[in-house]
Amino acid sequence: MSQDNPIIRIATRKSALALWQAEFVKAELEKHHANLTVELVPMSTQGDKILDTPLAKIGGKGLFVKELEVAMMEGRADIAVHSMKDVPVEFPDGLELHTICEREDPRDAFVSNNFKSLADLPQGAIVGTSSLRRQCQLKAARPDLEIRDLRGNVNTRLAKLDAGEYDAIILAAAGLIRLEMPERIADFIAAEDSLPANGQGAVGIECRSDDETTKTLLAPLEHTETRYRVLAERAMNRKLQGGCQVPIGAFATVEGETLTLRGLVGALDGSVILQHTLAGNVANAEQIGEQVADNLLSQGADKILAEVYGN
Ligand SMILES: NCc1[nH]cc(CCC(=O)O)c1CC(=O)O
Repeated sequence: MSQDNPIIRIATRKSALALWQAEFVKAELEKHHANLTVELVPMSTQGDKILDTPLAKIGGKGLFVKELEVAMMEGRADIAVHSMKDVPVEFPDGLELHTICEREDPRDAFVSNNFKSLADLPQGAIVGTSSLRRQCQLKAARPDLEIRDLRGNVNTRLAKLDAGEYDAIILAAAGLIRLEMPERIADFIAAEDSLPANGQGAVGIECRSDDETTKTLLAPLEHTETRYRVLAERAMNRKLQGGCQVPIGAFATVEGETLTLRGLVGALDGSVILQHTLAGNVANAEQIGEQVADNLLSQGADKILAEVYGN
């Protein structure tokens, strides 16, 4: 890579959301560096190919990132842009998560053509989500609801709702906002009612650990407050050994120097919801995450998670 005419190649999935995120990072990089060329290298991942099986059943962490990481290690790409929610807690040797960009709205969104909010749903209504985290919280609040699996990218999920397969579906607000469909959000679900997933709404950038040139170029995209929040949330998940398909919520906020992390582990049928909230200095973000995890484990989170993984 020549210093005068640097180029950054972005490995990206081909879904509308992944492409939006890659285009966003490309535009930010070009805004900060006048001579920089940024190219997209679109590719399919295992997670994109296996669409007919509930993700919890096929398991395997990082179904959506492996191909992107191989491309970076083989030098066919320099960075990968991820929804932090989908990024495994550990990184392969030689790669690291270098940059965390400013977070979009982290809340879950209630999406429906006929109903205004969760509270507005009639008894026994059918709600689409494949997220175990959303499922357990929905069942805890409304045991009468029937939760049905809903896979595919954002547009596929909306098409299934429009076809009448569900009374409502739950999606991340961030995805709908980024894809310029905010009018699809009938209601933003408060974090207290549906605790978001770790990293939800945040975009992260992975690169080779030894690629100092790229790291320097990425520096202006870093957002410190988002980093602290995501560090705390991911530390909690790591301690619970949670992948991305688990009934675990982790959501941090920052007020001045104080970070507050709320964690949740739930049984799939909503019969048990364990929660813990802890505040501390932002500098201790990861310790706060681990302490919340320890508390949840002491309440019995390990038993709930073992049951989920065993299924
Ligand atoms: N699991 C898929 C996924 N990964 C990231 C988002 C949304 C955007 C984000 O959280 O950054 C979504 C869709 C959804 O959960 O509705």
